[in-house]
Amino acid sequence: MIPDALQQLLDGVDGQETAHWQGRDLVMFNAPWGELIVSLQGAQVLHFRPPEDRGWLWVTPTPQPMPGAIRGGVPLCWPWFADERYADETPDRSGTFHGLARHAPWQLEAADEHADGIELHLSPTQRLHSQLTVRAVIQANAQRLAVELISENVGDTPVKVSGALHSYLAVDDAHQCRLEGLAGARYLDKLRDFAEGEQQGTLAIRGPVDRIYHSNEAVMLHDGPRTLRVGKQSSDSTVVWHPDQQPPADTSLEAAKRFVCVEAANTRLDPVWLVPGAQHLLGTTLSRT
Ligand SMILES: O=P(O)(O)OC[C@H]1O[C@@H](O)[C@H](O)[C@@H](O)[C@@H]1O
Repeated sequence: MIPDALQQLLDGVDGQETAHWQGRDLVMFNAPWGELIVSLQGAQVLHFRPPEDRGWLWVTPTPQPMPGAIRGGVPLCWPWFADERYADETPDRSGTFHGLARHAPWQLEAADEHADGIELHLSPTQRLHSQLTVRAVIQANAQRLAVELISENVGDTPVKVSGALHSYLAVDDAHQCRLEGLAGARYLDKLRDFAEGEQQGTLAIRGPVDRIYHSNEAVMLHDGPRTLRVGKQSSDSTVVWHPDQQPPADTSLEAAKRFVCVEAANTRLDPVWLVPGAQHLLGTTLSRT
């Protein structure tokens, strides 16, 4: 579910086009395999809709201005998740929440479109870290959307990294949703000062949720008759976030009912130590069941 103005821009696209929206440069695709919008601020997928379905991702109708990040789609949180500033190079570790990548300008390096879908390769226009490089690969076809974030240590000392693919999944009503796949997983509850808990059965969204689950399993998001599978790669943390009655300033109460975040992540539970020359691929794959 995306803002009307964004949908109108997309409706005028046949094939691939660039556009400008809310101060951001976008790459848009309207093709037989589906609709896809990527913002070059943060290499952020804002929209994906396969044929004969509705959009899988949600974007706030009232985004904050640049250089703030757009709330919605799949923001790339890198090289740290939340306030886990392991790779923060500022002297007082005052770097921005969720890292540098989602605010930064990125460039499209390659777009390989074929009859069944597309593969996009993006990188930041400038290095974001003295020792780390990062690139993103986005694949979309009529069955799935995959986002990969690939970090490499090009320096000469080990660097500790965390991050997240912070997917905002569009739903009819968050309070009607059930998340399956987390039963038995231990979690840290950020709303209770990181108190530990263990998930019993499915997770229903009945109020605010902000949890880091120690799990590498896929999550099935049941939203009425629809189910979206959130698969992941090289991620032992799954973050589930829904703000309920206290949405952030860039989102109305009404709009906040329409998303649930299920994030493939590396967090304090499973930070990644990258030794010189090593690479790490954090991935998520969304698909219908
Ligand atoms: O408002 P932001 O910076 O995009 O973060 C949104 C949420 O992102 C989640 O990943 C965090 O667990 C939450 O604590 C946070 O509130």
